[in-house]
Amino acid sequence: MTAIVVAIDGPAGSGKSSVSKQAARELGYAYLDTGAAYRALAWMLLDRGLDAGNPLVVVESLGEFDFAVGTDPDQYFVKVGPDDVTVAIREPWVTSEVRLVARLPEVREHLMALFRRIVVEAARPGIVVEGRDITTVVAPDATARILLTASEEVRMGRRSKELVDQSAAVVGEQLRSRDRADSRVVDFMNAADGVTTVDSTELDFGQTVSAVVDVVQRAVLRASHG
Ligand SMILES: Nc1ncnc2c1ncn2[C@@H]1O[C@H](COP(=O)(O)OP(=O)(O)OP(=O)(O)O)[C@@H](O)[C@H]1O
Ligand SMILES: Nc1ccn([C@@H]2O[C@H](COP(=O)(O)O)[C@@H](O)[C@H]2O)c(=O)n1
Repeated sequence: MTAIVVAIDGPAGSGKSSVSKQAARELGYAYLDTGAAYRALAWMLLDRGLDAGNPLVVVESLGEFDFAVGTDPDQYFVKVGPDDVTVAIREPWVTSEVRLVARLPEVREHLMALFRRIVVEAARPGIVVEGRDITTVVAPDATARILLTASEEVRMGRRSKELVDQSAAVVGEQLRSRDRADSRVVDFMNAADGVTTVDSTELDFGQTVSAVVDVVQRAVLRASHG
């Protein structure tokens, strides 16, 4: 049973995966990327030529969704059945469809149960879980709860640097439109009660990781003092 749970939410491009993974390494914790499960489900539907926009088809496919994710921050992988989809799920054709599966309550319930099982089974003293609804729905009782954010302009700039073959305008519109769609399902723009905001607009990567680790260490200390 994993004792310490660190919940991190935030908008697209706020640094959730990269910062959470590095913070997990520094803390000696496991790392769970929940967005990978939504992406992998969208990938499976598209790969099979199924209509991700049809809720009945999506819900029916959950029974066959054989998902596996690496929780060691140094051995990250994502698999659907025998297929390693670690890279494929980041492709733009998956990113643009994932909202279709993420909006369905049946999908969210199914994946939430899966995430909670992974958290319980992680073989480390703690686990950093990142996504959109971790601080509020998946792990509202987490030891540390963080909203990781940065201005839209800065997030777009960082994403643009990764996607050099796409124009900044296209990258920016994709990021905004994904946040708009996702915000209709869960609120990851505002910190819920008891959630600490880490705003990385003015911080470099290392400073952001340190800020997150600091919040976690303080929360762990508070929890150990009862
Ligand atoms: N504080 C920072 N300073 C500079 N670059 C950063 C910082 N935080 C994150 N980055 C960079 O920003 C980019 C986006 O980060 P990342 O992919 O981790 O975001 P994300 O929130 O997981 O995005 P998405 O939700 O779209 O998957 C990456 O290139 C990452 O290295
Ligand atoms: N807790 C979560 C995590 C993700 N989503 C949906 O998945 C998409 C991909 O997530 P990334 O973190 O990899 O960008 C995201 O746009 C959401 O649609 C979610 O709903 N809840």
